[in-house]
Amino acid sequence: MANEKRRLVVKIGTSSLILPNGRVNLRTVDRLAYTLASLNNQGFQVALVSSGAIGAGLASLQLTQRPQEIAKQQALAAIGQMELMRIYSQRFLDYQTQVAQILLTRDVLAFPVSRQHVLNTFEVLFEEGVIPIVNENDTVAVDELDHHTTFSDNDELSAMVAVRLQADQLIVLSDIDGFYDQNPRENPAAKKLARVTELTPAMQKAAGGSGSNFGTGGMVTKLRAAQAMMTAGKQMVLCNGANPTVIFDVVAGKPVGTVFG
Ligand SMILES: Nc1ncnc2c1ncn2[C@@H]1O[C@H](COP(=O)(O)OP(=O)(O)O)[C@@H](O)[C@H]1O
Ligand SMILES: N[C@@H](CCC(=O)OP(=O)(O)O)C(=O)O
Repeated sequence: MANEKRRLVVKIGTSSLILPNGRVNLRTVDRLAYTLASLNNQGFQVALVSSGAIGAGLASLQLTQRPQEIAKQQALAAIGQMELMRIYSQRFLDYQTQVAQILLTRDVLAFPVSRQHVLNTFEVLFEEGVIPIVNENDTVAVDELDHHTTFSDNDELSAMVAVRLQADQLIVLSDIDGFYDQNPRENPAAKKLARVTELTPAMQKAAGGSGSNFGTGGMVTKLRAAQAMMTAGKQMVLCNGANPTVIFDVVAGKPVGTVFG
């Protein structure tokens, strides 16, 4: 454990935050705020990695299709990130909890000096009982030429943050209740795996892409995140974010979702 308090990183994907009609899922956001604020009150140190900036940007402009052009997606993220933080900030304050925004790129965590500044900031926020809400800094994160600033996805970002913070657990909330032995969108007979201690080639093969309009990495990036946590000797739990109070069960060690590690 990083210190005497239990440290958690929770990641929530766009598919859980944005309704199929393109609007923000306020019920999920509210339950997430309630759950994380409650855990914070109980003495857990919690960081939230939240996707949804582009989705919230689309909702703000009442668009239904994600544009192809990178600059347009970045502009939507710039709009949506503010909207997302405004909603989080309001909801968390309903539960007497302050939040803070941390936007990251891969290079910031790769370079030791900037990484240390980031980690120092997290530590002060935890000491003050504030919940950091992390997203990729989408405006500058473009994977082109020699600028390797981008994460492939927030799943990978959340694992990197969790490893660096020496978090005890990474909880990934998605629109599905766990990892299946086949892509359930393609194979209705697919079976959920309750526990994975080692990623096999068959599992890698079973990991398909995103099933929704708004999600990005699908299961491929979630397995990468799981591998990063297991390599660090830590656990990742993948479960359904439709009702984020499921996190109470995860921290209580009840069998939910898929446990990696
Ligand atoms: N083997 C698998 N087990 C579970 N889900 C899978 C699998 N392969 C592909 N998927 C898809 O991955 C989706 C979750 O990833 P994604 O859409 O990126 O969500 P998020 O926005 O939560 O990151 C699921 O809804 C499902 O369609
Ligand atoms: N940074 C982007 C999210 C990218 C991403 O990884 O999305 P998801 O697959 O829903 O976790 C955004 O906030 O829209």
